[in-house]
Amino acid sequence: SVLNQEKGRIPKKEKPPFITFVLGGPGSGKGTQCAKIVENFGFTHLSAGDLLRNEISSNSENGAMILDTIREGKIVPSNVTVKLIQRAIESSDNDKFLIDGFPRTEENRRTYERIIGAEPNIVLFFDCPEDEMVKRVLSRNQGRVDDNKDTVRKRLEVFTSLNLPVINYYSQKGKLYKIRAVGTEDEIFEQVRPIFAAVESLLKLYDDSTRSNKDLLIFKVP
Ligand SMILES: Nc1ncnc2c1ncn2[C@@H]1O[C@H](COP(=O)(O)OP(=O)(O)OP(=O)(O)O)[C@@H](O)[C@H]1O
Ligand SMILES: Nc1ccn([C@H]2C[C@H](O)[C@@H](COP(=O)(O)O)O2)c(=O)n1
Ligand SMILES: [Mg+2]
Repeated sequence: SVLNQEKGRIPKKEKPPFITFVLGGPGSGKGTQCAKIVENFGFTHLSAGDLLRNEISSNSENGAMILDTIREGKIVPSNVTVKLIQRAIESSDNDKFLIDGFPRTEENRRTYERIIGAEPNIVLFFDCPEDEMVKRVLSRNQGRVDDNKDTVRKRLEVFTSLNLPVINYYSQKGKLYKIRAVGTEDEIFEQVRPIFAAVESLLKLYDDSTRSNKDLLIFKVP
């Protein structure tokens, strides 16, 4: 805005958004913890799975293909998912996002980098034992077509073979925050809270800055 320019600050839309990827196996608690981050830290939550399910319920041209893919526990073509994420980011007034359940594969990750032209600032990984994830998914009761024994088994295989390499990639880049996702929802959030408290301080510093220096947003473990 003019006011910001007068103070020598950067207008909001010219700043790159702060992007957090939220990863973890099926039922590890990504959506549950994202809701708490939204409530406590004002992020916008974009669940890749929810964006895809919206395409099914709005009868979009890709709806039938997405439904078949989700039923089989497989991964929807990356360009479809990335475009949904891009549209959601661009239509939001917020500048800090949780992208939940993405990237699921190395191909997802590369397609995001190619289309969006950026990497995430940080990546959360909810690390949960398989038997606990299965128990949570099978008692979720939200009418999801993929919350059944057969599809959960396939989703777990896809997680191990395709998502773990992505998690390792971000670990090697020093961007990964691993959360031990066992215990109550509140106990788990107490591991998440300090990460976002530190992010909040960093973003405040950046907001107050007159520089458009992206390096300020290279977040390091406090
Ligand atoms: N710490 C917890 N202890 C017990 N149950 C939990 C915990 N966290 C979440 N749940 C429950 O487990 C189920 C799965 O949680 P959630 O939907 O947040 O997982 P998710 O990682 O988003 O799964 P998906 O990848 O399948 O979307 C939900 O019914 C949720 O209420
Ligand atoms: N990047 C993504 C995210 C999700 N999907 C599909 C396949 C998943 O099994 C399903 C449900 O996702 P969830 O709500 O569990 O995060 O959606 C995908 O293809 N690509
Ligand atoms: Mg979820």
